[in-house]
Amino acid sequence: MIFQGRVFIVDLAVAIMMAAMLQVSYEIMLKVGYSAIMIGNIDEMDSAMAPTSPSKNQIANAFKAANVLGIRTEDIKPVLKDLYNVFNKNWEYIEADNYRVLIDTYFESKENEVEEEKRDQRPGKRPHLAGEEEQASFKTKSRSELLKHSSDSGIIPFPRHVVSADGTVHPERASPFVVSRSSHKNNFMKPKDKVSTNDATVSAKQTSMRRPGPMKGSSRMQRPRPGSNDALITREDKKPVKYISDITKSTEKVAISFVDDVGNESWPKFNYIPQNIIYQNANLNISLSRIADEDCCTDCSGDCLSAALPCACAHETGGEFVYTPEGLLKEDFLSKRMSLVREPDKHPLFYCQDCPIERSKNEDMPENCKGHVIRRFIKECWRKCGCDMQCGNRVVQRGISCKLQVFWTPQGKGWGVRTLEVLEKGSFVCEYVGEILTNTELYGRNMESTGTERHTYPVTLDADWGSEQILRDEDALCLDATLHGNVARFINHRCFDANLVDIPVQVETPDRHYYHLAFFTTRKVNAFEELNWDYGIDFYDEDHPIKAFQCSCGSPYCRNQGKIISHDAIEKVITEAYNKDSGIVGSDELALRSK
Ligand SMILES: C[S@@+](CC[C@H](N)C(=O)[O-])C[C@H]1O[C@@H](n2cnc3c(N)ncnc32)[C@H](O)[C@@H]1O
Repeated sequence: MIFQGRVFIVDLAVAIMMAAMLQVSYEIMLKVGYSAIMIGNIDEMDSAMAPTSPSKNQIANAFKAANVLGIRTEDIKPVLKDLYNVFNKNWEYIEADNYRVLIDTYFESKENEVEEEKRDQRPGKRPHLAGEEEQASFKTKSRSELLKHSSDSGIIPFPRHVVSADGTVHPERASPFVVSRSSHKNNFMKPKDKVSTNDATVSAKQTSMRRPGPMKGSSRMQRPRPGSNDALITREDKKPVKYISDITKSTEKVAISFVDDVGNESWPKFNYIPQNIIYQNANLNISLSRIADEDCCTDCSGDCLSAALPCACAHETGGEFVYTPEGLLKEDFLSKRMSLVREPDKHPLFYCQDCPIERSKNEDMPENCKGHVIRRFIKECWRKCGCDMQCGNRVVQRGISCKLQVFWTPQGKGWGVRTLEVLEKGSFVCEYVGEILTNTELYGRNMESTGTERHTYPVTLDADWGSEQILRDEDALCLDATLHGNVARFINHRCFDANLVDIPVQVETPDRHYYHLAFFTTRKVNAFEELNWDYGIDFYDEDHPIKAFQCSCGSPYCRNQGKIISHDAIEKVITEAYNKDSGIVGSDELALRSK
Protein backbone atom coordinates (compact mmCIF):
# COMPACT_ATOMS: atom_id res chain seq x y z
CA MET A 1 0.00 0.00 0.00
CA ILE A 2 1.40 3.38 -0.89
CA PHE A 3 -0.31 6.54 0.14
CA GLN A 4 1.09 9.18 -2.18
CA GLY A 5 1.12 12.93 -1.69
CA ARG A 6 0.17 12.86 1.92
CA VAL A 7 2.06 12.34 5.11
CA PHE A 8 0.33 9.40 6.60
CA ILE A 9 1.55 8.44 9.98
CA VAL A 10 0.56 5.04 11.15
CA ASP A 11 2.00 2.73 13.68
CA LEU A 12 3.55 -0.56 12.76
CA ALA A 13 1.06 -2.61 14.64
CA VAL A 14 -1.89 -1.07 12.88
CA ALA A 15 -0.18 -1.35 9.53
CA ILE A 16 0.68 -4.95 10.08
CA MET A 17 -2.78 -5.79 11.31
CA MET A 18 -4.32 -4.17 8.29
CA ALA A 19 -1.93 -5.93 5.99
CA ALA A 20 -2.92 -9.21 7.60
CA MET A 21 -6.60 -8.51 7.13
CA LEU A 22 -6.07 -7.33 3.62
CA GLN A 23 -4.14 -10.34 2.79
CA VAL A 24 -6.91 -12.68 3.82
CA SER A 25 -9.38 -10.92 1.62
CA TYR A 26 -6.86 -10.53 -1.13
CA GLU A 27 -6.12 -14.22 -1.14
CA ILE A 28 -9.78 -15.07 -1.28
CA MET A 29 -10.22 -12.72 -4.16
CA LEU A 30 -7.37 -14.33 -5.93
CA LYS A 31 -8.82 -17.75 -5.37
CA VAL A 32 -12.42 -16.97 -6.09
CA GLY A 33 -11.70 -14.60 -8.92
CA TYR A 34 -12.74 -11.07 -8.28
CA SER A 35 -15.14 -10.81 -11.16
CA ALA A 36 -16.93 -13.94 -10.01
CA ILE A 37 -18.14 -12.32 -6.80
CA MET A 38 -21.83 -11.76 -7.10
CA ILE A 39 -23.19 -8.25 -6.94
CA GLY A 40 -26.46 -7.84 -5.15
CA ASN A 41 -28.47 -4.84 -4.01
CA ILE A 42 -28.38 -3.41 -0.52
CA ASP A 43 -31.42 -5.36 0.54
CA GLU A 44 -29.92 -8.62 -0.58
CA MET A 45 -26.76 -7.79 1.24
CA ASP A 46 -28.67 -6.82 4.30
CA SER A 47 -30.41 -10.17 4.43
CA ALA A 48 -27.26 -12.05 3.49
CA MET A 49 -25.62 -10.58 6.55
CA ALA A 50 -28.32 -11.67 9.00
CA PRO A 51 -28.53 -12.50 11.83
CA THR A 52 -25.61 -10.36 13.02
CA SER A 53 -26.22 -8.00 10.18
CA PRO A 54 -25.39 -4.32 10.28
CA SER A 55 -28.23 -1.88 9.88
CA LYS A 56 -29.06 -0.46 6.48
CA ASN A 57 -27.63 2.81 7.74
CA GLN A 58 -24.33 1.19 8.50
CA ILE A 59 -24.19 -0.35 5.06
CA ALA A 60 -25.11 2.94 3.50
CA ASN A 61 -22.32 4.60 5.48
CA ALA A 62 -19.86 2.08 4.12
CA PHE A 63 -20.97 2.96 0.60
CA LYS A 64 -20.70 6.66 1.42
CA ALA A 65 -17.14 6.25 2.66
CA ALA A 66 -16.33 4.71 -0.69
CA ASN A 67 -18.37 7.16 -2.73
CA VAL A 68 -16.50 10.19 -1.39
CA LEU A 69 -13.38 8.63 -2.83
CA GLY A 70 -15.04 8.32 -6.18
CA ILE A 71 -15.72 4.60 -5.85
CA ARG A 72 -19.10 3.60 -7.18
CA THR A 73 -21.56 1.74 -4.98
CA GLU A 74 -21.78 -1.16 -7.43
CA ASP A 75 -18.00 -1.49 -7.33
CA ILE A 76 -17.64 -1.46 -3.58
CA LYS A 77 -20.62 -3.74 -2.94
CA PRO A 78 -19.00 -7.04 -3.91
CA VAL A 79 -15.87 -6.14 -1.97
CA LEU A 80 -17.98 -5.39 1.07
CA LYS A 81 -19.86 -8.62 0.74
CA ASP A 82 -16.70 -10.64 0.43
CA LEU A 83 -14.98 -8.91 3.32
CA TYR A 84 -17.99 -9.46 5.52
CA ASN A 85 -17.67 -13.19 4.97
CA VAL A 86 -13.91 -13.14 5.39
CA PHE A 87 -14.34 -11.49 8.78
CA ASN A 88 -16.86 -14.09 9.84
CA LYS A 89 -19.67 -11.58 9.68
CA ASN A 90 -17.94 -9.27 12.08
CA TRP A 91 -18.99 -5.84 10.97
CA GLU A 92 -16.75 -4.13 13.52
CA TYR A 93 -13.66 -4.91 11.50
CA ILE A 94 -15.18 -3.43 8.40
CA GLU A 95 -16.34 -0.32 10.17
CA ALA A 96 -13.04 0.22 11.98
CA ASP A 97 -11.05 3.28 11.02
CA ASN A 98 -13.92 4.58 8.95
CA TYR A 99 -14.04 1.54 6.62
CA ARG A 100 -10.34 1.62 6.03
CA VAL A 101 -9.95 -2.09 5.38
CA LEU A 102 -12.83 -2.00 2.95
CA ILE A 103 -11.35 0.87 1.00
CA ASP A 104 -7.89 -0.61 1.04
CA THR A 105 -9.20 -3.94 -0.12
CA TYR A 106 -10.95 -2.24 -3.00
CA PHE A 107 -7.75 -0.56 -4.10
CA GLU A 108 -5.77 -3.74 -3.70
CA SER A 109 -8.21 -5.58 -5.91
CA LYS A 110 -8.03 -2.85 -8.52
CA GLU A 111 -4.29 -3.07 -8.51
CA ASN A 112 -4.53 -6.80 -8.85
CA GLU A 113 -6.77 -6.39 -11.87
CA VAL A 114 -4.25 -4.07 -13.46
CA GLU A 115 -1.46 -6.52 -12.75
CA GLU A 116 -3.46 -9.34 -14.22
CA GLU A 117 -4.25 -7.35 -17.33
CA LYS A 118 -0.56 -6.64 -17.73
CA ARG A 119 0.24 -10.32 -17.33
CA ASP A 120 -2.36 -11.25 -19.88
CA GLN A 121 -0.90 -8.82 -22.39
CA ARG A 122 2.64 -10.07 -21.84
CA PRO A 123 3.86 -12.60 -24.39
CA GLY A 124 4.63 -15.98 -22.86
CA LYS A 125 2.59 -15.15 -19.76
CA ARG A 126 2.70 -17.64 -16.95
CA PRO A 127 0.00 -18.51 -14.48
CA HIS A 128 -0.01 -17.07 -10.99
CA LEU A 129 1.87 -19.39 -8.70
CA ALA A 130 0.72 -20.12 -5.18
CA GLY A 131 3.16 -18.58 -2.76
CA GLU A 132 4.50 -16.17 -5.31
CA GLU A 133 5.42 -12.84 -3.86
CA GLU A 134 2.81 -10.15 -4.31
CA GLN A 135 3.78 -6.52 -4.54
CA ALA A 136 0.98 -4.36 -3.37
CA SER A 137 2.25 -1.05 -4.65
CA PHE A 138 -0.60 1.06 -5.87
CA LYS A 139 -0.18 2.27 -9.38
CA THR A 140 -3.60 2.88 -10.81
CA LYS A 141 -5.44 6.12 -9.99
CA SER A 142 -3.80 8.88 -8.06
CA ARG A 143 -4.66 8.01 -4.55
CA SER A 144 -3.48 11.36 -3.26
CA GLU A 145 -6.10 13.00 -5.46
CA LEU A 146 -8.76 10.84 -3.94
CA LEU A 147 -7.50 11.58 -0.48
CA LYS A 148 -7.44 15.26 -1.22
CA HIS A 149 -10.97 15.04 -2.46
CA SER A 150 -12.05 13.28 0.67
CA SER A 151 -10.40 15.72 3.03
CA ASP A 152 -11.86 18.59 1.05
CA SER A 153 -15.22 17.05 1.66
CA GLY A 154 -14.46 16.94 5.37
CA ILE A 155 -14.19 13.19 5.55
CA ILE A 156 -10.89 11.61 6.43
CA PRO A 157 -11.23 7.97 5.56
CA PHE A 158 -7.91 6.90 7.02
CA PRO A 159 -7.47 8.40 10.47
CA ARG A 160 -3.89 8.61 11.60
CA HIS A 161 -2.98 6.31 14.41
CA VAL A 162 -0.02 5.80 16.66
CA VAL A 163 0.80 2.98 18.97
CA SER A 164 2.30 3.41 22.39
CA ALA A 165 4.89 1.19 23.99
CA ASP A 166 2.24 -0.95 25.64
CA GLY A 167 0.73 -1.71 22.30
CA THR A 168 -2.36 0.48 22.71
CA VAL A 169 -3.53 2.20 19.59
CA HIS A 170 -4.46 5.87 19.84
CA PRO A 171 -5.59 8.46 17.37
CA GLU A 172 -2.61 10.47 16.30
CA ARG A 173 -1.48 13.39 18.38
CA ALA A 174 1.76 15.32 18.42
CA SER A 175 4.28 12.85 19.68
CA PRO A 176 7.94 13.28 20.47
CA PHE A 177 8.46 9.71 19.31
CA VAL A 178 7.33 10.19 15.76
CA VAL A 179 10.35 9.58 13.61
CA SER A 180 11.10 10.23 10.02
CA ARG A 181 12.21 7.54 7.64
CA SER A 182 15.83 8.33 8.29
CA SER A 183 15.60 7.92 12.02
CA HIS A 184 13.42 4.91 11.56
CA LYS A 185 16.07 3.42 9.41
CA ASN A 186 18.58 3.97 12.13
CA ASN A 187 16.58 1.78 14.41
CA PHE A 188 17.27 -1.10 12.13
CA MET A 189 20.86 -0.27 11.45
CA LYS A 190 23.46 -2.51 12.92
CA PRO A 191 25.20 -0.59 15.70
CA LYS A 192 28.92 -0.63 15.17
CA ASP A 193 29.71 -2.09 18.54
CA LYS A 194 27.37 -5.00 18.60
CA VAL A 195 26.50 -8.15 16.81
CA SER A 196 23.57 -7.93 14.47
CA THR A 197 20.25 -8.74 16.03
CA ASN A 198 18.58 -9.67 12.82
CA ASP A 199 21.34 -11.38 11.03
CA ALA A 200 21.22 -14.77 12.54
CA THR A 201 24.64 -15.72 11.30
CA VAL A 202 26.77 -15.11 14.27
CA SER A 203 29.86 -17.17 14.19
CA ALA A 204 31.23 -20.34 12.82
CA LYS A 205 31.87 -21.28 16.40
CA GLN A 206 28.41 -20.63 17.68
CA THR A 207 26.76 -23.42 19.53
CA SER A 208 23.18 -24.46 19.28
CA MET A 209 20.32 -23.14 21.38
CA ARG A 210 20.42 -24.62 24.81
CA ARG A 211 18.17 -24.60 27.80
CA PRO A 212 18.84 -21.81 30.27
CA GLY A 213 21.79 -22.56 32.44
CA PRO A 214 22.61 -21.01 35.78
CA MET A 215 23.20 -17.31 35.37
CA LYS A 216 26.72 -16.22 36.05
CA GLY A 217 28.48 -12.88 36.23
CA SER A 218 27.26 -9.93 34.31
CA SER A 219 27.51 -8.86 30.76
CA ARG A 220 29.34 -5.80 29.61
CA MET A 221 27.00 -5.46 26.69
CA GLN A 222 24.04 -3.27 27.27
CA ARG A 223 20.60 -3.99 26.04
CA PRO A 224 19.00 -1.21 23.98
CA ARG A 225 16.68 1.08 25.88
CA PRO A 226 13.33 -0.69 26.20
CA GLY A 227 10.78 0.74 23.85
CA SER A 228 13.35 2.70 21.90
CA ASN A 229 12.36 0.87 18.76
CA ASP A 230 8.70 1.73 18.92
CA ALA A 231 9.21 3.49 15.65
CA LEU A 232 6.34 5.38 14.13
CA ILE A 233 6.99 5.78 10.49
CA THR A 234 5.88 8.20 7.87
CA ARG A 235 3.75 6.08 5.68
CA GLU A 236 4.32 7.97 2.49
CA ASP A 237 8.03 7.20 2.59
CA LYS A 238 7.55 3.52 3.02
CA LYS A 239 8.35 0.95 0.45
CA PRO A 240 5.42 -1.10 -0.78
CA VAL A 241 3.98 -3.75 1.44
CA LYS A 242 5.16 -7.15 0.32
CA TYR A 243 3.36 -10.31 1.04
CA ILE A 244 3.46 -13.97 0.28
CA SER A 245 0.18 -15.68 0.79
CA ASP A 246 1.65 -19.02 1.80
CA ILE A 247 5.30 -19.56 2.60
CA THR A 248 4.61 -23.26 3.14
CA LYS A 249 3.98 -23.82 -0.58
CA SER A 250 0.76 -25.62 0.43
CA THR A 251 2.65 -28.20 2.43
CA GLU A 252 0.81 -27.36 5.67
CA LYS A 253 -2.90 -27.70 6.35
CA VAL A 254 -3.11 -23.95 6.81
CA ALA A 255 -1.46 -21.24 4.80
CA ILE A 256 1.18 -19.21 6.61
CA SER A 257 1.50 -15.73 5.28
CA PHE A 258 4.42 -13.40 5.23
CA VAL A 259 4.02 -9.67 5.42
CA ASP A 260 6.63 -6.99 5.22
CA ASP A 261 5.12 -3.59 5.64
CA VAL A 262 8.42 -1.97 6.52
CA GLY A 263 9.82 -2.55 3.09
CA ASN A 264 12.78 -4.58 4.24
CA GLU A 265 14.14 -6.05 1.07
CA SER A 266 15.89 -9.19 2.26
CA TRP A 267 13.74 -12.25 2.58
CA PRO A 268 15.87 -15.14 3.80
CA LYS A 269 16.44 -17.84 1.24
CA PHE A 270 15.36 -21.13 2.69
CA ASN A 271 13.31 -24.09 1.65
CA TYR A 272 10.06 -24.63 3.55
CA ILE A 273 9.68 -28.21 4.77
CA PRO A 274 6.78 -29.31 6.97
CA GLN A 275 8.60 -32.26 8.51
CA ASN A 276 12.10 -33.05 9.65
CA ILE A 277 14.36 -34.70 7.15
CA ILE A 278 17.66 -36.49 7.63
CA TYR A 279 20.60 -34.69 6.10
CA GLN A 280 23.05 -37.58 5.96
CA ASN A 281 24.62 -39.34 8.91
CA ALA A 282 21.91 -39.22 11.56
CA ASN A 283 20.93 -42.62 12.86
CA LEU A 284 17.17 -42.68 12.68
CA ASN A 285 15.55 -46.00 12.14
CA ILE A 286 11.81 -45.70 11.80
CA SER A 287 10.17 -49.07 11.55
CA LEU A 288 7.14 -50.73 13.07
CA SER A 289 9.25 -53.60 14.32
CA ARG A 290 11.03 -51.25 16.68
CA ILE A 291 7.79 -50.32 18.41
CA ALA A 292 7.17 -52.89 21.13
CA ASP A 293 3.62 -53.97 21.92
CA GLU A 294 3.78 -52.24 25.26
CA ASP A 295 4.70 -48.99 23.50
CA CYS A 296 1.55 -48.77 21.44
CA CYS A 297 -2.17 -49.45 21.74
CA THR A 298 -3.10 -51.99 19.08
CA ASP A 299 -6.40 -52.81 20.81
CA CYS A 300 -7.68 -49.25 20.87
CA SER A 301 -10.06 -47.78 18.33
CA GLY A 302 -11.34 -44.29 17.66
CA ASP A 303 -10.22 -41.81 20.29
CA CYS A 304 -8.00 -43.07 23.11
CA LEU A 305 -8.95 -40.10 25.29
CA SER A 306 -12.54 -41.25 25.47
CA ALA A 307 -11.67 -44.81 26.53
CA ALA A 308 -12.54 -45.82 30.09
CA LEU A 309 -8.90 -46.36 30.98
CA PRO A 310 -5.87 -44.63 29.51
CA CYS A 311 -4.05 -46.92 27.06
CA ALA A 312 -0.38 -47.91 26.93
CA CYS A 313 0.55 -44.69 25.15
CA ALA A 314 -0.17 -42.80 28.38
CA HIS A 315 2.43 -44.80 30.35
CA GLU A 316 5.10 -42.32 29.49
CA THR A 317 3.22 -39.54 31.27
CA GLY A 318 2.34 -41.48 34.39
CA GLY A 319 -0.71 -43.27 33.04
CA GLU A 320 -2.52 -40.07 32.15
CA PHE A 321 -2.86 -38.36 28.82
CA VAL A 322 -1.42 -34.88 28.77
CA TYR A 323 -3.95 -33.49 26.32
CA THR A 324 -7.46 -32.32 27.15
CA PRO A 325 -10.33 -33.37 24.85
CA GLU A 326 -10.05 -29.88 23.33
CA GLY A 327 -6.47 -30.66 22.30
CA LEU A 328 -4.81 -28.41 24.87
CA LEU A 329 -1.88 -29.37 27.02
CA LYS A 330 -3.01 -30.03 30.57
CA GLU A 331 -2.17 -27.42 33.15
CA ASP A 332 -0.21 -29.79 35.35
CA PHE A 333 2.16 -30.92 32.61
CA LEU A 334 2.60 -27.39 31.35
CA SER A 335 3.39 -25.92 34.74
CA LYS A 336 5.99 -28.60 35.49
CA ARG A 337 7.68 -27.86 32.20
CA MET A 338 7.51 -24.14 32.90
CA SER A 339 9.25 -24.54 36.22
CA LEU A 340 12.28 -25.85 34.33
CA VAL A 341 12.35 -22.67 32.29
CA ARG A 342 11.67 -20.38 35.23
CA GLU A 343 13.95 -21.98 37.77
CA PRO A 344 16.83 -23.56 35.90
CA ASP A 345 19.01 -23.52 39.00
CA LYS A 346 16.60 -25.71 40.89
CA HIS A 347 16.78 -28.54 38.38
CA PRO A 348 19.92 -30.62 38.17
CA LEU A 349 21.52 -30.80 34.76
CA PHE A 350 22.79 -34.02 33.28
CA TYR A 351 26.52 -34.01 32.56
CA CYS A 352 27.75 -36.49 29.93
CA GLN A 353 30.91 -38.44 30.63
CA ASP A 354 31.91 -37.88 27.05
CA CYS A 355 29.79 -35.10 25.62
CA PRO A 356 29.04 -35.45 21.89
CA ILE A 357 28.92 -31.67 21.51
CA GLU A 358 32.35 -31.18 23.02
CA ARG A 359 33.63 -34.21 21.14
CA SER A 360 32.45 -32.75 17.86
CA LYS A 361 34.45 -29.60 18.56
CA ASN A 362 37.64 -31.33 19.57
CA GLU A 363 37.75 -35.09 19.28
CA ASP A 364 41.20 -35.50 20.80
CA MET A 365 40.78 -33.30 23.84
CA PRO A 366 37.09 -32.65 24.39
CA GLU A 367 36.17 -30.17 27.09
CA ASN A 368 33.90 -31.10 29.94
CA CYS A 369 30.22 -31.35 29.24
CA LYS A 370 28.37 -28.08 29.89
CA GLY A 371 25.25 -29.91 31.01
CA HIS A 372 21.87 -30.80 29.52
CA VAL A 373 18.40 -30.23 30.86
CA ILE A 374 16.47 -33.47 31.23
CA ARG A 375 12.90 -32.99 30.10
CA ARG A 376 9.72 -35.01 30.26
CA PHE A 377 8.42 -36.37 26.99
CA ILE A 378 4.93 -36.54 25.60
CA LYS A 379 4.23 -39.79 23.80
CA GLU A 380 1.63 -39.68 21.07
CA CYS A 381 -0.21 -42.64 19.56
CA TRP A 382 1.07 -43.61 16.13
CA ARG A 383 0.64 -45.95 13.16
CA LYS A 384 0.89 -49.21 15.08
CA CYS A 385 -1.88 -48.01 17.39
CA GLY A 386 -5.49 -48.99 16.73
CA CYS A 387 -6.93 -45.50 17.19
CA ASP A 388 -7.63 -43.13 14.32
CA MET A 389 -6.02 -39.90 13.25
CA GLN A 390 -8.60 -37.89 15.19
CA CYS A 391 -7.52 -39.57 18.44
CA GLY A 392 -6.99 -36.92 21.12
CA ASN A 393 -3.52 -38.28 21.77
CA ARG A 394 -2.36 -37.19 18.32
CA VAL A 395 -1.93 -33.45 18.41
CA VAL A 396 1.57 -32.61 17.24
CA GLN A 397 1.55 -35.13 14.38
CA ARG A 398 -1.57 -33.49 12.92
CA GLY A 399 0.49 -30.40 12.23
CA ILE A 400 -0.13 -26.69 12.39
CA SER A 401 -3.73 -25.64 12.62
CA CYS A 402 -3.57 -22.06 13.86
CA LYS A 403 -3.22 -18.97 11.72
CA LEU A 404 0.35 -17.75 11.80
CA GLN A 405 2.15 -14.99 10.01
CA VAL A 406 5.79 -14.10 9.54
CA PHE A 407 6.39 -10.38 9.90
CA TRP A 408 9.21 -7.91 10.38
CA THR A 409 9.57 -7.12 14.07
CA PRO A 410 9.85 -3.47 15.04
CA GLN A 411 12.37 -4.12 17.83
CA GLY A 412 15.30 -5.05 15.61
CA LYS A 413 14.95 -8.79 16.03
CA GLY A 414 14.53 -9.39 12.34
CA TRP A 415 11.66 -11.53 11.16
CA GLY A 416 9.30 -12.91 13.76
CA VAL A 417 6.13 -14.96 13.95
CA ARG A 418 2.78 -13.85 15.27
CA THR A 419 -0.56 -15.47 15.64
CA LEU A 420 -3.51 -14.01 13.77
CA GLU A 421 -5.99 -15.51 16.20
CA VAL A 422 -6.38 -15.90 19.94
CA LEU A 423 -4.64 -19.00 21.23
CA GLU A 424 -5.75 -20.60 24.46
CA LYS A 425 -3.18 -21.57 27.06
CA GLY A 426 -1.70 -24.98 26.24
CA SER A 427 -2.37 -24.78 22.48
CA PHE A 428 -0.03 -26.58 20.14
CA VAL A 429 1.38 -24.04 17.71
CA CYS A 430 4.03 -25.74 15.60
CA GLU A 431 7.09 -27.88 15.92
CA TYR A 432 10.65 -26.89 15.21
CA VAL A 433 11.39 -28.47 11.86
CA GLY A 434 14.71 -28.68 10.12
CA GLU A 435 17.36 -30.98 8.82
CA ILE A 436 18.32 -33.75 11.23
CA LEU A 437 22.06 -33.52 11.65
CA THR A 438 24.58 -35.14 13.90
CA ASN A 439 26.39 -32.67 16.09
CA THR A 440 29.55 -33.44 14.17
CA GLU A 441 27.83 -32.48 10.93
CA LEU A 442 26.56 -29.31 12.55
CA TYR A 443 30.00 -28.39 13.73
CA GLY A 444 31.33 -28.95 10.22
CA ARG A 445 28.66 -26.67 8.81
CA ASN A 446 29.38 -23.98 11.31
CA MET A 447 33.05 -24.07 10.49
CA GLU A 448 32.25 -23.61 6.82
CA SER A 449 29.71 -20.84 7.18
CA THR A 450 30.81 -17.31 6.59
CA GLY A 451 29.95 -14.27 8.64
CA THR A 452 27.67 -12.80 6.01
CA GLU A 453 25.54 -15.87 5.56
CA ARG A 454 22.14 -15.69 7.22
CA HIS A 455 21.83 -18.43 9.74
CA THR A 456 19.34 -19.54 12.32
CA TYR A 457 20.23 -21.40 15.44
CA PRO A 458 20.02 -25.12 15.37
CA VAL A 459 18.49 -26.87 18.37
CA THR A 460 20.08 -29.83 20.10
CA LEU A 461 17.87 -32.85 20.67
CA ASP A 462 19.39 -33.58 24.04
CA ALA A 463 16.31 -34.02 26.23
CA ASP A 464 17.09 -37.68 26.84
CA TRP A 465 20.84 -37.74 26.76
CA GLY A 466 20.82 -38.51 30.46
CA SER A 467 19.53 -42.01 29.84
CA GLU A 468 22.37 -43.02 27.52
CA GLN A 469 25.76 -44.18 28.74
CA ILE A 470 27.86 -42.85 25.91
CA LEU A 471 26.12 -41.42 22.91
CA ARG A 472 27.62 -42.29 19.55
CA ASP A 473 28.11 -39.45 17.11
CA GLU A 474 25.37 -40.71 14.82
CA ASP A 475 22.90 -40.68 17.74
CA ALA A 476 23.71 -37.21 19.03
CA LEU A 477 21.33 -35.20 16.90
CA CYS A 478 20.14 -31.69 16.34
CA LEU A 479 17.79 -29.84 14.01
CA ASP A 480 19.11 -27.15 11.72
CA ALA A 481 16.49 -25.00 10.05
CA THR A 482 18.88 -22.66 8.29
CA LEU A 483 18.50 -24.07 4.79
CA HIS A 484 15.43 -26.24 5.19
CA GLY A 485 12.92 -25.52 7.91
CA ASN A 486 9.41 -24.53 8.81
CA VAL A 487 7.82 -21.41 10.29
CA ALA A 488 9.47 -22.06 13.68
CA ARG A 489 12.78 -20.89 12.29
CA PHE A 490 11.39 -17.36 12.52
CA ILE A 491 10.31 -17.53 16.15
CA ASN A 492 12.39 -15.15 18.22
CA HIS A 493 13.79 -15.55 21.69
CA ARG A 494 12.35 -14.12 24.89
CA CYS A 495 13.95 -14.55 28.30
CA PHE A 496 11.94 -16.45 30.89
CA ASP A 497 8.41 -15.22 30.26
CA ALA A 498 8.01 -16.37 26.66
CA ASN A 499 4.54 -17.27 25.45
CA LEU A 500 5.72 -20.58 23.97
CA VAL A 501 7.55 -23.48 25.49
CA ASP A 502 9.25 -26.34 23.70
CA ILE A 503 8.34 -29.88 24.67
CA PRO A 504 9.88 -33.13 23.39
CA VAL A 505 7.33 -35.37 21.75
CA GLN A 506 7.87 -39.01 20.85
CA VAL A 507 5.88 -40.07 17.83
CA GLU A 508 7.29 -42.59 15.40
CA THR A 509 10.26 -44.05 17.22
CA PRO A 510 10.96 -45.12 20.77
CA ASP A 511 14.60 -44.02 20.32
CA ARG A 512 14.78 -40.98 22.51
CA HIS A 513 17.73 -39.47 20.72
CA TYR A 514 15.28 -38.37 18.05
CA TYR A 515 12.02 -36.63 18.87
CA HIS A 516 9.81 -33.79 17.78
CA LEU A 517 10.30 -30.44 19.44
CA ALA A 518 6.81 -29.02 19.81
CA PHE A 519 5.81 -25.51 20.85
CA PHE A 520 2.82 -24.97 23.11
CA THR A 521 1.48 -21.69 24.46
CA THR A 522 2.31 -20.97 28.09
CA ARG A 523 -0.66 -18.64 28.46
CA LYS A 524 -3.51 -17.24 26.48
CA VAL A 525 -2.04 -15.36 23.53
CA ASN A 526 -3.94 -12.58 21.84
CA ALA A 527 -4.34 -12.18 18.11
CA PHE A 528 -1.43 -10.32 16.55
CA GLU A 529 0.90 -11.00 19.48
CA GLU A 530 4.38 -12.07 18.55
CA LEU A 531 5.23 -15.65 19.50
CA ASN A 532 8.49 -16.32 21.25
CA TRP A 533 10.30 -19.00 23.20
CA ASP A 534 13.24 -19.06 25.52
CA TYR A 535 16.19 -20.32 23.48
CA GLY A 536 17.97 -21.08 26.73
CA ILE A 537 20.84 -18.83 25.83
CA ASP A 538 23.13 -18.01 28.68
CA PHE A 539 24.22 -14.49 27.84
CA TYR A 540 26.84 -14.60 30.57
CA ASP A 541 28.55 -17.71 29.33
CA GLU A 542 32.20 -16.75 29.42
CA ASP A 543 33.04 -19.79 27.30
CA HIS A 544 31.16 -18.38 24.38
CA PRO A 545 33.76 -16.64 22.28
CA ILE A 546 31.11 -14.59 20.53
CA LYS A 547 27.84 -13.39 21.94
CA ALA A 548 24.94 -14.93 20.17
CA PHE A 549 23.10 -11.63 19.78
CA GLN A 550 22.23 -8.58 21.74
CA CYS A 551 18.89 -9.51 23.16
CA SER A 552 16.04 -7.11 22.65
CA CYS A 553 13.30 -9.43 23.83
CA GLY A 554 11.75 -6.71 25.98
CA SER A 555 11.21 -9.04 28.92
CA PRO A 556 11.62 -7.41 32.31
CA TYR A 557 13.63 -10.51 33.16
CA CYS A 558 15.94 -10.26 30.19
CA ARG A 559 19.15 -12.11 30.91
CA ASN A 560 21.07 -9.76 28.67
CA GLN A 561 20.52 -6.55 30.64
CA GLY A 562 23.87 -6.56 32.34
CA LYS A 563 22.14 -6.91 35.69
CA ILE A 564 22.02 -9.82 38.02
CA ILE A 565 18.46 -10.70 38.87
CA SER A 566 17.84 -13.02 41.76
CA HIS A 567 16.07 -16.24 40.91
CA ASP A 568 13.62 -15.75 43.73
CA ALA A 569 12.60 -12.43 42.27
CA ILE A 570 12.20 -13.94 38.81
CA GLU A 571 10.25 -16.87 40.08
CA LYS A 572 7.87 -14.75 42.11
CA VAL A 573 6.98 -12.35 39.38
CA ILE A 574 6.86 -14.83 36.55
CA THR A 575 4.75 -17.23 38.53
CA GLU A 576 2.25 -14.44 39.01
CA ALA A 577 2.33 -13.78 35.30
CA TYR A 578 1.73 -17.38 34.30
CA ASN A 579 -1.16 -17.56 36.65
CA LYS A 580 -2.83 -14.70 34.92
CA ASP A 581 -4.75 -15.43 31.79
CA SER A 582 -3.20 -12.67 29.78
CA GLY A 583 0.25 -13.33 31.15
CA ILE A 584 1.26 -9.71 30.62
CA VAL A 585 3.95 -9.00 33.13
CA GLY A 586 5.15 -5.66 34.26
CA SER A 587 3.67 -4.50 37.52
CA ASP A 588 6.62 -5.60 39.60
CA GLU A 589 9.20 -4.76 37.03
CA LEU A 590 10.66 -1.78 38.86
CA ALA A 591 10.78 -3.60 42.16
CA LEU A 592 12.52 -6.48 40.46
CA ARG A 593 15.11 -4.30 38.83
CA SER A 594 15.97 -2.48 42.03
CA LYS A 595 16.85 -5.78 43.77
C1 LIG B 1 15.85 -18.56 15.00
S1 LIG B 1 16.26 -17.02 14.33
C2 LIG B 1 14.74 -16.16 14.53
C3 LIG B 1 14.34 -15.48 13.23
C4 LIG B 1 15.14 -14.26 12.91
N1 LIG B 1 14.64 -13.11 13.63
C5 LIG B 1 15.14 -13.99 11.42
O1 LIG B 1 15.00 -12.82 11.02
O2 LIG B 1 15.31 -14.91 10.63
C6 LIG B 1 17.32 -16.41 15.59
C7 LIG B 1 17.90 -15.05 15.30
O3 LIG B 1 16.89 -14.04 15.46
C8 LIG B 1 17.42 -12.91 16.15
N2 LIG B 1 16.76 -12.82 17.45
C9 LIG B 1 15.94 -13.73 18.00
N3 LIG B 1 15.51 -13.32 19.18
C10 LIG B 1 16.07 -12.14 19.41
C11 LIG B 1 16.02 -11.22 20.50
N4 LIG B 1 15.30 -11.45 21.57
N5 LIG B 1 16.72 -10.09 20.40
C12 LIG B 1 17.47 -9.82 19.30
N6 LIG B 1 17.55 -10.65 18.24
C13 LIG B 1 16.87 -11.80 18.30
C14 LIG B 1 18.91 -13.17 16.32
O4 LIG B 1 19.58 -12.60 15.22
C15 LIG B 1 19.01 -14.67 16.27
O5 LIG B 1 20.26 -15.06 15.82
